[in-house]
Amino acid sequence: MKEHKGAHSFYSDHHTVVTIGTFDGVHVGHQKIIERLVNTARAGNLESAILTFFPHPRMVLQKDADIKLINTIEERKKILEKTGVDHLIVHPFTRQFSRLSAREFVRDILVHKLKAKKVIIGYDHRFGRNRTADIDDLREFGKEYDFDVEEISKQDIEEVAVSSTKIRQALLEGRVEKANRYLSYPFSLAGTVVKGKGLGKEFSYPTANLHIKEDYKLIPKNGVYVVHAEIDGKSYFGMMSIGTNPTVGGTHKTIETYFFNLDRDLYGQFLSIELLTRIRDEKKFDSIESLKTAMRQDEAFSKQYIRDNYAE
Ligand SMILES: Cc1cc2nc3c(=O)[nH]c(=O)nc-3n(C[C@H](O)[C@H](O)[C@H](O)COP(=O)(O)O)c2cc1C
Ligand SMILES: Nc1ncnc2c1ncn2[C@@H]1O[C@H](COP(=O)(O)OP(=O)(O)O)[C@@H](O)[C@H]1O
Repeated sequence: MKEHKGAHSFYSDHHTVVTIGTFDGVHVGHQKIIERLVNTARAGNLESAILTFFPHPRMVLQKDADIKLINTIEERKKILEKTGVDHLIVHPFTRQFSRLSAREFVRDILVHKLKAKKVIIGYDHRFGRNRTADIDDLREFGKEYDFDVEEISKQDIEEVAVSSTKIRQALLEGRVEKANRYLSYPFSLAGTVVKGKGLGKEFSYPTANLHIKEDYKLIPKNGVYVVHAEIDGKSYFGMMSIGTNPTVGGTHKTIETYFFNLDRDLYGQFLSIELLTRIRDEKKFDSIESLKTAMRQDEAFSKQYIRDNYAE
């Protein structure tokens, strides 16, 4: 997969088949579209291209919308990389770009820059300034500029019954297993390990505190989760606490993980941690002792869950 920083830096000798979208999550519905894109390209001797936008249009046009995303842009790229698509164009979505008319977008970007011979698009896709153009307009442009439009029907989309919105909602409710089914891969949180309050070791549960640099990344509901990560090429399970640590008088949200069978300094390491299931809500305990007891129960629950689901 070749990555292009915007339509203007795209160049290929070949004609392309293009699909357009933000693809947050790259969930099973997105994957179906991309599969169709890749197969169409092979059958028609075209190159496949995904035109995606960053920042998310809603981050630019409704600054107050404060939208949180399932994937950071880096995560989105990594997942798309595995789909076998030839080109990924991450076009900067700016106010200026949003003011392009439908015709300018089609003519200057799809036709002249991307050399599209085919565009695969959802039945309800709208584009151009104020989202005024729809798929019928795109078909008309296709006649004029010599490209085909392939529609992904309402039925095709509803059959999958998955949407980025539903996945975001599930994560905000802590239902990671549901989200993971829709995604077809485990939702993850990635960042660098930073210093915490230094209490974990006293608890006999040292926890790696994750700092996520992307403020637009969606953080699931506060609580305790069974997790998994690859650390230096080895697989580790653990338990993660997302919350404000009310028992020890915490004030801000932290994301902390205790890994089983690991005893190593992780400060400064970049970790991508997969969330597998939710154990419980975060609680304010009346003593450190009761918190410790709860954490021992979390550990027992996690280990049972791992045995049941990941035994070799
Ligand atoms: C599995 C697990 C569950 C936790 N559950 C809670 C909880 O329910 N309530 C709470 O106040 N803190 C909870 N904590 C957070 C501890 O208070 C925290 O690990 C401790 O304050 C150490 O903080 P430090 O890493 O900043 O030193 C949990 C931590 C872990 C690893
Ligand atoms: N099994 C483990 N799981 C998580 N972190 C561990 C583990 N073993 C050692 N560590 C190290 O201990 C650190 C956490 O210790 P802790 O006492 O909780 O301090 P702090 O909260 O100040 O970071 C982690 O950042 C990591 O470097």
